[in-house]
Amino acid sequence: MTDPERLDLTATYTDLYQIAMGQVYFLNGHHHHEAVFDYFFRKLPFGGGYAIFAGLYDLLELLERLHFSADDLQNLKQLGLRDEYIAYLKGFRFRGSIYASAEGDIVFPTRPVMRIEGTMLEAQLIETLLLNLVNFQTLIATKASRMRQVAGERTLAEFGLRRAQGLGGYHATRAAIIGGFNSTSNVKAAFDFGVSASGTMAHSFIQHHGDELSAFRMFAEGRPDHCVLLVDTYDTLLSGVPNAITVAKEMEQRGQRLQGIRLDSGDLAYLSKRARVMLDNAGLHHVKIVASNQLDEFVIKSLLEQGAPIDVFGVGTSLVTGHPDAALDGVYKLSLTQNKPRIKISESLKKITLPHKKQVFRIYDGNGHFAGADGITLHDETQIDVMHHPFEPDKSTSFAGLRQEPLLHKVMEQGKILIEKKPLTFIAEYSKARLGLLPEEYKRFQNPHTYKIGLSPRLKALRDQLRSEYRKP
Ligand SMILES: Nc1ncnc2c1ncn2[C@@H]1O[C@H](COP(=O)(O)OP(=O)(O)OP(=O)(O)O)[C@@H](O)[C@H]1O
Ligand SMILES: O=P(O)(O)OC[C@H]1O[C@H](OP(=O)(O)OP(=O)(O)O)[C@H](O)[C@@H]1O
Ligand SMILES: O=C(O)c1cccnc1
Repeated sequence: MTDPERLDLTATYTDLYQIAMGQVYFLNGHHHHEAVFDYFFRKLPFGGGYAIFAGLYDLLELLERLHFSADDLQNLKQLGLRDEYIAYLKGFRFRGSIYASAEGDIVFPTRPVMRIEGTMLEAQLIETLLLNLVNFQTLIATKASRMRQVAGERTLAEFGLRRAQGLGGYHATRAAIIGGFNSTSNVKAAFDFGVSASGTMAHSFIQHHGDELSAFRMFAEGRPDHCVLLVDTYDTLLSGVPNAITVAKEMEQRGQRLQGIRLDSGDLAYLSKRARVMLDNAGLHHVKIVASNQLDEFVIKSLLEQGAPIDVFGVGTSLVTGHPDAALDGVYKLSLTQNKPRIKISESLKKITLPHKKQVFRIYDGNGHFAGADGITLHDETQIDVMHHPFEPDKSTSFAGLRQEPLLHKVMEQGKILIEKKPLTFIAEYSKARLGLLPEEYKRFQNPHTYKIGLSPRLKALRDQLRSEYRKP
């Protein structure tokens, strides 16, 4: 939600355990303790080679005005919370700082995508909201970007609201645009996000008339400037396309143009080729072919490889549900408090967290492209010359002389947004440009190259030292 007025979330949009821990911090005077958390994920979705970071500005806008409403405070009493804590929460505001990667940038597992600094209480109370917004939008923007990879310059229209996980459909639209979709059927999202609304017609419109030709005529008369006729209700090639051609010719007589036809079933490669020939033979070269019906990146790729002359792909279910990945596994982990770097130990080295305030540097190759490595450092390091593998102690890589770019920038300070609100189309363009710098081998669907993530020697030494301190003898 880019404008928080439109989604009046308050600070109870969280898990109870955050509020419960908050009470205990408060009662012990620990709520003011300094806290630093990292947001990162461990596994790339869809078996892909990258993810697209999305949801940041929505988060910042909600954080800027986050508070407990009078109703919230009343309801909290029912949870058996202490009166003095509830009284304290009345004045709760997030006054922390956030350092983040740019929204739309490509991001990778293990490395912090955001660093949150605040008091223990405020940083804890925002965890669930942050994860809820950013995990979902990052998942969907990544899925959308995969479809953009295969669709080339063809139009991608998001049709998913009816299949989305409830109101998540609204944020799915936002993420889809960041990932490279051109338009949405979701009218509210289109208005709110300043993107194109697009749409055709449903089978019910043709069924309502019984006779397909009459239905097409009526639609063409009622909405001549945006007329896309759905041609598969009865028989695509024997009825739908011929009727659409008849109506297109009638429109021409009136000085109007049929915009397109939509195929929504059957063999979309075969039908689009046949329909294109029929339209072209009638001189209707300008009439576009829209295709829909359970599309995803693999079907779109296959259709284009088969030479299907489809101009617009309408995608719903697989996009807005992030099929087949139900969620991005992004987590929020404490890395410093009370002036001490913190670590979470695990049996698996992969699950040990990285302590202290950190920065991330992206390495460029000699041609100005991404070299395929992000190095994690302590926050006061200004570059990374040697990077250690995070989990394999003997592996390291040297970057001497290569250009490096710090990725985490301060986007919020004392609870106030520091960055300008950019149009979604701008974020989408930025995302496209960043993906353009990523070599192709990281973008392929099958066994993509693994982008390297590593630790600076100082960070590795600190992690290993803390790990040995906490390890059982
Ligand atoms: N030429 C093609 N190559 C690859 N996949 C295709 C092709 N044509 C259609 N598809 C995809 O195959 C699936 C076809 O599903 P299905 O057979 O259930 O659709 P259908 O023929 O429209 O049936 P229904 O009328 O029940 O919707 C869809 O995901 C569709 O996008
Ligand atoms: O397949 P998806 O990727 O989810 O794309 C959206 C689908 O939703 C519509 O079907 P629906 O049967 O709901 O309505 P309709 O009568 O307009 O076809 C549309 O025709 C697509 O087939
Ligand atoms: O406009 C369309 O054709 C459309 C919109 C939503 C879902 N399916 C199709």
